[in-house]
Amino acid sequence: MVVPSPTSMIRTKKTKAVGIPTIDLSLERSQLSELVVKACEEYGFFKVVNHSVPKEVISRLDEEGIEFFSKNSSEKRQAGTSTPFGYGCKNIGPNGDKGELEYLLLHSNPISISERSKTIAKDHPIKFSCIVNDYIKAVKDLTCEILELAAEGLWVPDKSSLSKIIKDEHSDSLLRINHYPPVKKLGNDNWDPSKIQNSNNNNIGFGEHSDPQILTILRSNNVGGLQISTHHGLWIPVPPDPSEFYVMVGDALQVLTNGRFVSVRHRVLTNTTKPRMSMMYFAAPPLNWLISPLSKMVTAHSPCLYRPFTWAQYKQAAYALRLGDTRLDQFKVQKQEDSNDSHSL
Ligand SMILES: C=C1C[C@]23C[C@@]1(O)CC[C@H]2[C@@]12CC[C@H](O)[C@@](C)(C(=O)O1)[C@H]2[C@@H]3C(=O)O
Ligand SMILES: O=C(O)CCC(=O)C(=O)O
Ligand SMILES: [Fe+2]
Repeated sequence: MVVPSPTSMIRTKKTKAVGIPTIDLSLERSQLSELVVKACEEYGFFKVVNHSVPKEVISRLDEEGIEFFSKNSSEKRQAGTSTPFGYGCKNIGPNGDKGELEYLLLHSNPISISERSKTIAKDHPIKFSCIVNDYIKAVKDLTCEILELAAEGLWVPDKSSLSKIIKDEHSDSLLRINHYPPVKKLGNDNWDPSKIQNSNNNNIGFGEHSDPQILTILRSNNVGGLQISTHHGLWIPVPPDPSEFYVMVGDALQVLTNGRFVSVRHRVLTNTTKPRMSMMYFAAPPLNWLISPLSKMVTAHSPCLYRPFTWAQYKQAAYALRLGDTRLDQFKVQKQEDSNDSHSL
């Protein structure tokens, strides 16, 4: 059943309760597929419990993250600056976006992981790459299970039409570990004019955005800060749960479902006392994969909303824009009236 978790229930002005759906993966399959579709349609976001990712696989990556981020900054910089893979601090992407965080960004390809491990975990590179590979394998299986349930719930004839994109050996999936140190709020006795200019941003750990990929599988330590935006533009805080996963619909899945699922906008606010650590698996197609709505999702009532593009083209568009920009607009099919207008000019 999709159960809005009580801790995440908040009320709007009309006192309608909104809560984050929680899906118990031990439920019966036909029920599960309906729940996945409903949650993806309503929020583009849900929590999964009773998943198959072993506890040790999670705790080992946690320990590596804690060990890495506790190093001093010159040691961390030796891991290699993120261009885009490696260690990054405060800079998000190439276009001047800033956040109150540091992170490790890795490609999911085992060869790339093995190369990066030599600088990230100099004294135990093989152990580090095994831990990262094990985590990626387990969350990739979870992603594929969710995508197969989604395809079933959408009555797509080939149940693997979404999961096979991720299973492809050239998939461009990524792993990111974010670390948000506590940020003290400015008091009157701590007046810093240079900070006043950015006073609106003071508590933004990671600015509002949607993820470009198909699906994001997120978990964090016990420190909150993540918020998702509802279709009505309301921000809902996501209660942290170190042993479970949150699932986010990304832009590519919005296109594959012809807009039936909408990618979730989200952001992270910093905590004033405790550090947040989160790890995200971004499930993506191979670079040359042509992304267009699944044929089952295009009907006379739901005409095709997006023109086909490769994942490489989409990434290029994403990296040319700012974090919070809506990147899908440039891939929308022009409406008939719009194209008539342009002819008459
Ligand atoms: C500003 C940017 C950072 C980002 C690439 C982008 O140009 C726009 C999307 C951003 C995002 C969000 C989800 C993931 O964290 C990420 C790795 C991704 O694939 O797209 C980041 C990119 C990044 O930090 O490099
Ligand atoms: O750190 C988090 O909880 C979310 C970060 C995020 O949205 C991202 O890295 O794309
Ligand atoms: Fe994100």
